[in-house]
Amino acid sequence: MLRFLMPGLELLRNALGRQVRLLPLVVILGLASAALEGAGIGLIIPMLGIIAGNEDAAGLSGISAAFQQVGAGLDQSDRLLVIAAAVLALIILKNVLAFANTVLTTFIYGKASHSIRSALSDQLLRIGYPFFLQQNPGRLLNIISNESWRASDAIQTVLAAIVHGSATIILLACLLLLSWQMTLFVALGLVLVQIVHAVLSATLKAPSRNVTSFNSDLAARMLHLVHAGRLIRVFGQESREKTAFDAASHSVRHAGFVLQTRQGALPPLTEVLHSALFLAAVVSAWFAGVSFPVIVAFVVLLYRLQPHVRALQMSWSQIQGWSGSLEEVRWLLDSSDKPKPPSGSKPVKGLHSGIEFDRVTFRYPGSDARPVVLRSTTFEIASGRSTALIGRSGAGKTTIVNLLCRFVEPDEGRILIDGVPLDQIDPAQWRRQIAVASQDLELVDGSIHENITYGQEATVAEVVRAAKLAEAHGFIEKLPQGYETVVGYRGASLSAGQRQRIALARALVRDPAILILDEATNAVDGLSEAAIVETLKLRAGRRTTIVISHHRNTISFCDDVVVLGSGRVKSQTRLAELASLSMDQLYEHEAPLESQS
Ligand SMILES: Nc1ncnc2c1ncn2[C@@H]1O[C@H](COP(=O)(O)OP(=O)(O)OP(=O)(O)O)[C@@H](O)[C@H]1O
Repeated sequence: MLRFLMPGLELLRNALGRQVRLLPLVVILGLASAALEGAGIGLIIPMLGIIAGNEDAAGLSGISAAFQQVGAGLDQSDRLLVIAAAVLALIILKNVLAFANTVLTTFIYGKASHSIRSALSDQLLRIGYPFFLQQNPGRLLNIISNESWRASDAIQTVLAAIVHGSATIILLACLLLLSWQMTLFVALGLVLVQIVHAVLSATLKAPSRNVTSFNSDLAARMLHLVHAGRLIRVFGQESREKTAFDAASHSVRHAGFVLQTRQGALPPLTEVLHSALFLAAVVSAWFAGVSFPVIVAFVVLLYRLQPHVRALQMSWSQIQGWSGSLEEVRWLLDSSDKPKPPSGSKPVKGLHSGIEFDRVTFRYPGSDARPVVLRSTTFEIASGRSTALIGRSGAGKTTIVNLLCRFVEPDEGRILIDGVPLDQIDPAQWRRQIAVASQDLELVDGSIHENITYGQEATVAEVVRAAKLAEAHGFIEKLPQGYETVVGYRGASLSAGQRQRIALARALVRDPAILILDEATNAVDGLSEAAIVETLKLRAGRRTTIVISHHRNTISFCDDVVVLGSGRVKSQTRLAELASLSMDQLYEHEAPLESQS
């Protein structure tokens, strides 16, 4: 029931984590400060009695009569001063406790919001890679940058609601002690107001989901403007992009306006209803003959109660208004409907005999109509040799790299590493055996040194050696800051060829058992590429290298070649046997499996 009433309750519970233990303290501090406030207000009764010259306890009962007796032995002026001092002391103490509660709730809020952000980053790092192939990056960006903050705000609102709820309970108890009849009247009225409020709050859920959904679209547009800056300018699409962006922004504005106006109607409405209720309570008390000091104390208590009740109701409507955000954050944190990360526990160290693709069939996750990329594909990559993986664009070469790195898993068939199925091998250990240099793998926003050592501790000498092997040392040395040059977002301050050479150095510094080059040098000039090919030859016989390229020169040093086409292996042989063939002829080369050496 509670889960139905409060979307994201489970999320809030998880975010609070160990801080849940502090919630009783929040309640106790809230109750204590409200009790002190109630006592202070109760002391108004004898003060008014003294001021009005009416110290008779007749007509008073229960707590009112008890308050009337405070300082009974003292003379008039001393008694007034003592009671006034007591009221001031109670007010000071109440505010000290209220401040302590603010510090405590701020502490809990900070911890809980950190825990939400940390859980989101943890989930994004752990989740199976196919998730990123299917999801809209704008949605993910929106959850991390917007919705997570709203989820944090919801926690703050819940904490504030606990404090206001405690105050409401105590002040209602004080009212009850003053006059149970008037309190019953007020309590029933408050229940009716709450029902009206809850019905209206429930209408906030749909606009809240709209805001979330339009925010995701807007975040996607923002990402597009940032990433496609060159494309947009080259094709002169500024005005079209502006129109599309403004439309997305307008949708967010409109959805936000609908949500906020509905939310905004609730406070004035409840204030009017509360005022009418409280006035009705006071008028009825007068007709019922309740004494003047009690009515005044009751009115002051009601006056103090009203903001707490209103804050409670506002908390309720705010949480309804954030239900879309809470649902989004909860969706991302929920692992049950997300691709699992690769599993396996068998240890692996190096590559001894080789890699075997055994009748591997694969389609990318998505709709049922997705095409088969690899169809019962069988080939071998021998250890210590260099294998060229070639085929026309879209043949499935990068997909093979994705399968080898276990970003995706085969639908059918097996990949064997030295005879052991890859899905039984510890994925983290396996990835440590591999280094990939690819046109798709970006540089990180840091120095050249940080980029080369990303994922691998290395001495300065090792970094320089890797940079020399990748033909990068020459241009790095000429930069004013050398290896400390900051490359900018995705290496924006470097040329494409320079970026590729740094990415290659990053792969080489690992000195991996298996080096995968996926179009890793296609932007490098011919001379540099020739030198890189010489470097790669040095690995021959020692380490395994897989080279994907459309350039004949780049694969020239390879021992073996696997030709892919139409989702299958067309040929696997020694490259030397096809030395006379051009790249186009290689793409068309077919050899029945049994004749492949
Ligand atoms: N994330 C993805 N989701 C769905 N289909 C994909 C995805 N990535 C690639 N494909 C499809 O898989 C097929 C093989 O793509 P892949 O990138 O492996 O080809 P490739 O041989 O490396 O091509 P190229 O030489 O152009 O880099 C293509 O038809 C492509 O459309």
